[in-house]
Amino acid sequence: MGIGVWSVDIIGYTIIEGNQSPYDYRQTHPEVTVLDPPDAIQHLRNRQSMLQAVADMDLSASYGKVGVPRQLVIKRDASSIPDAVAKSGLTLPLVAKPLVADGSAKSHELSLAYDRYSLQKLEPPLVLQEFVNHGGVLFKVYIVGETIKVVRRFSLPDVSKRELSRSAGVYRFPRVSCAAASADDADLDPGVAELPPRPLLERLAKELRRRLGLRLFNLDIIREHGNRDRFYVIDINYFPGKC
Ligand SMILES: Nc1ncnc2c1ncn2[C@@H]1O[C@H](COP(=O)(O)OP(=O)(O)OP(=O)(O)O)[C@@H](O)[C@H]1O
Ligand SMILES: [Mg+2]
Repeated sequence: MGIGVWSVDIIGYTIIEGNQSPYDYRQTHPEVTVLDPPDAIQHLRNRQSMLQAVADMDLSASYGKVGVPRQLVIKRDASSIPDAVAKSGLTLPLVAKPLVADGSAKSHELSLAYDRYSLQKLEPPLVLQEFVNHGGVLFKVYIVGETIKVVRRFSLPDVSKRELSRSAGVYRFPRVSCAAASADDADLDPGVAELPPRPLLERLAKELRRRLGLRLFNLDIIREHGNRDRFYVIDINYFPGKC
């Protein structure tokens, strides 16, 4: 990978993080080569639209199946959340994520809710996502054009049925991925540590490049604990992430 790719990527990242209009930036810096269209990058700032491409794809092959956790968007009115959750049939616990993910610390403050009433304490707009047990390890997949690199990171631990039945409330957690250590050299259960099959990642990356119209991005993918072939994409970021 040439240095050029990285420098252009960092410029793209600055556009997104800096609250500056990408269009203004293009006008004032005609010398800059824009590798990925600003509109497509913007698409990843909204946690609902960022996962839509994966949901539409419904990727299922002999080596595995990739989806997104079931989720519900709450635009306003926190008091409506308990009913909305009951109607949707989402299963607790739920991860609550600010709808907009713009790189600010606040937009990456997530909460884990053990009961639906406590969710009223949170501030919409939010995405409520089913928590998928995944053995406490996630895979970060970096996509640079045709190249794919995968690393393991420690993640949130599983929530047992017993723990769920005994717990209530919402627990806020800071930007997990920033604090998460690499799990690449850890002594892990092989069923948890096994990387997603290469052909699956290649197909996913190829389809996402086409559907998102992007060449530089990374995604967080988890394997449902105890289900070797079942994967969920939980997050897609424009590349590179801060963490
Ligand atoms: N649906 C889910 N099921 C299980 N764990 C989840 C789920 N969603 C998020 N997590 C956990 O929370 C962490 C942060 O979630 P996510 O990546 O969506 O948030 P983020 O603020 O965009 O993070 P990042 O710092 O990667 O940009 C994940 O790394 C994972 O540990
Ligand atoms: Mg993430």
